[in-house]
Amino acid sequence: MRVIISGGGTGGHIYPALTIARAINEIEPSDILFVGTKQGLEADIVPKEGFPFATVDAGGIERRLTLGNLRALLKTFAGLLESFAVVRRFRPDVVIGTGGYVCGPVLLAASLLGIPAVIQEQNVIPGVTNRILARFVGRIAVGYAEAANNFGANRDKVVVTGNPVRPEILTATRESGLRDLGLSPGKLTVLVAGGSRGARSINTAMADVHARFAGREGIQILHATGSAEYNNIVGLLAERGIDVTKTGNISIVPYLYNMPQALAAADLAVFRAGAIGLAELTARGIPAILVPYPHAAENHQEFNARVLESRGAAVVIRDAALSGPRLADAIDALLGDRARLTAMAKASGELGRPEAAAAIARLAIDLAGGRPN
Ligand SMILES: CC(=O)N[C@H]1[C@@H](OP(=O)(O)OP(=O)(O)OC[C@H]2O[C@@H](n3ccc(=O)[nH]c3=O)[C@H](O)[C@@H]2O)O[C@H](CO)[C@@H](O)[C@@H]1O
Repeated sequence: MRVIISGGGTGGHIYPALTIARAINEIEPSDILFVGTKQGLEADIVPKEGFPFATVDAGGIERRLTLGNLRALLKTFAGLLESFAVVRRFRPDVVIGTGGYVCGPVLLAASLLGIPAVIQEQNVIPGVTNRILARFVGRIAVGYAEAANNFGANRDKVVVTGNPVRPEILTATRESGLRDLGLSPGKLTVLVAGGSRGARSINTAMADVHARFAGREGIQILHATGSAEYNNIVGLLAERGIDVTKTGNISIVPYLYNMPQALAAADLAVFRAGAIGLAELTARGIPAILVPYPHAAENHQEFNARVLESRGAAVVIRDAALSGPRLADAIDALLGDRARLTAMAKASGELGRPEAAAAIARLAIDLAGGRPN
């Protein structure tokens, strides 16, 4: 089978694309071409992952008429012409889009050429590109059942698959996680991480949390700050007289390259509410305190987080209401209530869709099979 996959901008669109590509190859070894932009993070990540990579132009279009918007429109039109050329040359059996501006021209060109297309929407509130593409594509694979109604007249195309998570997230064991991260087996582990770039408000609040839990028996904290934030937070702690290396139960790192191991070791997570992070938490059944990023488009992280909260899998603290003492109290309360933690873990696991990547891959393969010659 020949497949074009397109997705770009943030990791939250690129990683699902890579996971779906691998799931397709597992079911049916295929020729897969990834299409992104030159400027996006995908230009760095995708070739490293070993997939052939082509680029087209794309820009973010707003509804207002501004000079910047006019430029973006022209770029996207140029991208559409480039996409026609890429699609004609590669002759895919199916095209898959995982969000980000670049999907616009690529999936539109494919659809206009009569090639079956699938979009994958990770969030409860769909992104602008996916909302526009919805009317052109054959299927819409959503991470949350709650997203279906947000596709209006195209909701009959929606299939609830869940969001794709990397296979390592599912296979890592608690023992290997604790060992790899140098953590103790006899303690409850709290994993703290923002999205792929960290979260300043969580980091700032964590200074109080570290101060409260430093040296506390039976508890250990693993905190990923985001690369740009690491020095700030270590400085903040030093000002308060906390030397993390001496606490014996706190580990602070700029970024977790071994997130699958960290999740496997975690008994409680403090996270933002990016859709892939949440899919990973629920795939492993990890109770969470979620602080949605308030500036995400249309506040979509809060909608993602409220789904977990409404099922009893997470506690939500709005960013505006976050403070050090509030976060420390929330962590203290949950760690002190094993029954609640167990119930939350169960609720989280029930929301998990470990088979999502395979389900999306099968959806795309089926759609390709149904293509008229
Ligand atoms: C600010 C913003 O708009 N963010 C969006 C972006 O999130 P973003 O790109 O941050 O992606 P997610 O939160 O969904 O996923 C983060 C990914 O980074 C990994 N990770 C993170 C920290 C770390 O130290 N190590 C590590 O490996 C996580 O395991 C996860 O796989 O795309 C998501 C999917 O469309 C959206 O739901 C988010 O709202």
